[in-house]
Amino acid sequence: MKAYQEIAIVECGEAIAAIPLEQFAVESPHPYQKLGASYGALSPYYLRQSVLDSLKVAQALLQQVHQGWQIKIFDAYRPVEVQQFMVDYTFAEVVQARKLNLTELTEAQRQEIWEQVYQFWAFPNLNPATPPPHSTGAAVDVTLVDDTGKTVNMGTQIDEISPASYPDYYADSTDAAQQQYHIYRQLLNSVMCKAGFRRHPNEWWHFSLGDQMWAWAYNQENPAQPMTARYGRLV
Ligand SMILES: C[C@@H](N)C(=O)N[C@H](C)C(=O)O
Ligand SMILES: [Zn+2]
Repeated sequence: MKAYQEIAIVECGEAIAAIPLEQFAVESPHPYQKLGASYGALSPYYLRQSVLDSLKVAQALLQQVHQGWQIKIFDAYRPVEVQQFMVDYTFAEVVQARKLNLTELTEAQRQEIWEQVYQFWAFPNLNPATPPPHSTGAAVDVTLVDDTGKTVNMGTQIDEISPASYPDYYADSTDAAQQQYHIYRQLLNSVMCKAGFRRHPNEWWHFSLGDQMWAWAYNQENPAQPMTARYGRLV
């Protein structure tokens, strides 16, 4: 169990809303649908109404400092079944990257690889007290697009399982390109935080507002007035 999962959830009942895709840049085709993940009647492009409103605010803030830039949505709503699909996919991907055979892993290798996967992915938990963040409709994975429509290089791909995905990985680099990755990560974090979001400690691209991870991050900053989460699992 992760620390943020101990935060109580007092569901506020706010509806989810379809993201107006024409107002943002969007990763297309959707990265998990492309792999065969099934969303049933919904799609990944839903968020709680206030979370969507705040994402629009973040993009407006971005455009105040960089005219013509956009927030690019990589992923938003994710049913627990898709969370399961993606952790299994990622596990197999790490096994393959290490040139190991899935059926011949030792228990120690299996455990070590799961630990790596769960550094970046939430457990596909059906317990309503500990929902995966994206299953609440309050989490979003995003990056930046510049005024020419080009996706900004942030130093890793979204979902890359490596220390380079940690938000401050390039903070102390003396390499000019890597310093620029850090500046762009800070820019993304700054506009998202000003709009009310908080970032995942291990992922430069994952932000949430109103879920357990958000309340946990908020409480780290404001321990005197602890918050509960207002969004639980959607279905
Ligand atoms: C790995 C990334 N796509 C992600 O969303 N991670 C968070 C922690 C999650 O699985 O909810
Ligand atoms: Zn995420």
